[in-house]
Amino acid sequence: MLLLVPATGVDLVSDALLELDAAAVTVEDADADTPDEQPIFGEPGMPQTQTEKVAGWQRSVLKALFEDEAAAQAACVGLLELDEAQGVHVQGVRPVEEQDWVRLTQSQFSPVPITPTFWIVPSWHEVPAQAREVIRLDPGLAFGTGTHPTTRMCLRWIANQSASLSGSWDRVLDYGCGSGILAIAASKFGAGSVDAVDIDPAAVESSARNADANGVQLHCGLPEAAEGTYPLVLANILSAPLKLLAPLLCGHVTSGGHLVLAGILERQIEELRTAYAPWVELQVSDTQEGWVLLTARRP
Ligand SMILES: C[S@@+](CC[C@H](N)C(=O)[O-])C[C@H]1O[C@@H](n2cnc3c(N)ncnc32)[C@H](O)[C@@H]1O
Repeated sequence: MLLLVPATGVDLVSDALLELDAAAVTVEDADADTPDEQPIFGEPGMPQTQTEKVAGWQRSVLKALFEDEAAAQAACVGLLELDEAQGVHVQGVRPVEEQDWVRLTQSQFSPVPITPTFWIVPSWHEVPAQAREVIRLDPGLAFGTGTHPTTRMCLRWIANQSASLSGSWDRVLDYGCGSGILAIAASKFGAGSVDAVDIDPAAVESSARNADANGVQLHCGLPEAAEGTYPLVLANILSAPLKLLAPLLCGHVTSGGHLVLAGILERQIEELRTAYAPWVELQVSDTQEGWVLLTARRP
């Protein structure tokens, strides 16, 4: 069912549709791709005039999905009897083509090359012939499928440094492990014992599951599980938490050890350098799509 709804009614009408047995409701800008398109979510470059959270666009299109056409028609009648339906214009009820949703979702995730021979490969994909080192990972609840530039830069750093350094990686800490992808990579590239920690229990679980699926052993836990010092500390979080975590993360790096930080935009380099200056001198090791990889050795 397609409905045109004023911004003030988006939340109420969406809730009413779900009450009327809609399986899903999506909201789109009725004026998308026209000169009247309205940015409302603080996209980059947009002046921050709109600080209040808004539920929809001035003219929002709601698409509500129902089991079948009869259910959609009944919901339509039910909706129009409600006070919430004031200002709502029903544009029509149309059948949705049957799709193989699993296949469609899977087709959106392809193997990701990190180096010519190191690949992140979803479990339903064949391993590319040129891949010598592979991490098997499916998109799930936790962040870190290898598709984000910050993750890719960390992975590339691990792969490139492993030839000369992995002998010294007897302990590695992945702080903010998400799916565990960096910890798994460190382990595959020769690290001894790897601690993978995260504030999100779902990430801890996901890391443990992904480690099993990749035949590596990780010690997964909440942040307090990180203990002592490590010759390699990896943290792909975001600039603000990374600044707060500076004393803690630097305290975990062995003297002469490496610190690798990601989740930082180019314009945030200087603030990060300043925050870490009491312990280490951060250098830009890599850049990708506006993101930077900052690394340092602890004196
Ligand atoms: C951007 S994801 C990175 C995941 C993965 N390491 C990667 O490189 O793809 C950041 C992760 O850090 C975790 N995180 C955020 N703040 C944290 C904190 N203060 N301490 C520990 N983990 C944190 C989040 O829960 C999230 O799983």
